[in-house]
Amino acid sequence: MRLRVDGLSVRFRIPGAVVHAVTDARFELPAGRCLALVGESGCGKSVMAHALLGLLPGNAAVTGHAWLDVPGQDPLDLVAASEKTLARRVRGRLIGLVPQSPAAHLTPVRTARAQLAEALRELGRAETPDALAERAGLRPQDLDRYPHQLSGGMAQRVANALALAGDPPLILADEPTTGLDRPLVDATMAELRRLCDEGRAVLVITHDLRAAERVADDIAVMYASRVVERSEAGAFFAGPRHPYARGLLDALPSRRFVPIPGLPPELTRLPDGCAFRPRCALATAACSDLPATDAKGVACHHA
Ligand SMILES: Nc1ncnc2c1ncn2[C@@H]1O[C@H](COP(=O)(O)OP(=O)(O)OP(=O)(O)O)[C@@H](O)[C@H]1O
Repeated sequence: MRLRVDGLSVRFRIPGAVVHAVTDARFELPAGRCLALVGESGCGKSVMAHALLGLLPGNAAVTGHAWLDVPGQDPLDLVAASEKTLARRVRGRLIGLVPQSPAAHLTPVRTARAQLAEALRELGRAETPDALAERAGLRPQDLDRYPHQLSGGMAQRVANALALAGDPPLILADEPTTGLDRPLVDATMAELRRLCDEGRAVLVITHDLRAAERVADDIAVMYASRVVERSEAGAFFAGPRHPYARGLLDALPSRRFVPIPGLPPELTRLPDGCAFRPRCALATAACSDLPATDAKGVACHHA
């Protein structure tokens, strides 16, 4: 299994303006690897995830390609796929979604077991809820609980179990650590790592670089709708090459704790050229031209 995102763009029409939410995204994610898509709030990470699942609202226009290569099947373009294909073949079966806040995602009036049983039934799977739960690190007795009786960690595992119900080769985790305390963040990342080590491809969307460092093999940094750096995780954390990526790392309390000056641009009014230019200490006249992505995966005139 391999995901190949090729020139993916998403625009939203809103009254009097167009939101450039994702622009010309390109990356690959093979089986057994974890890619963390990082960047500040509002840069387009979640929109990218929803575009892959065909879950964007009606005012969205998606262009480009997102190919899913599944062994023994023709490549499937998630952008061109019909709603019927996405519903029957993709969501839950080829791509499992770990949602942003698992507790809010679970139905409050039904036990965890009932919810897992329903997911398995809908996907036509013979596996029992108990066996599925075990795959997600839950004990059978945990399944008798209602969502409000689950700890944060258990709710996360139930959400993971739901994402795994159809045994999907690609897991998409959209800000899976929002609102969790540090030990739970670490536990969640360890779970995602385990899914990856089982041979699944895992795409984690997060603004938490420490969480990304725990789980990712590869990092893609988004700024103002564009992927501005793609690197292998070890090299990235040792020394990112894009000035924005360096700024993100320098802003961490565990590092220099120096915030990036200024604010990201509005996605309805993106400047020509490099969108990071107004905040970048290295900016020169060259930056009013859009930098191409170089062979090392960095889009910067001064990398
Ligand atoms: N339905 C919509 N109509 C118009 N604009 C939208 C719509 N959905 C999202 N956007 C805009 O797209 C941009 C990207 O949003 P997105 O949620 O992907 O950011 P993000 O990087 O995931 O941030 P966060 O971590 O806060 O979710 C934002 O400017 C957002 O306002």
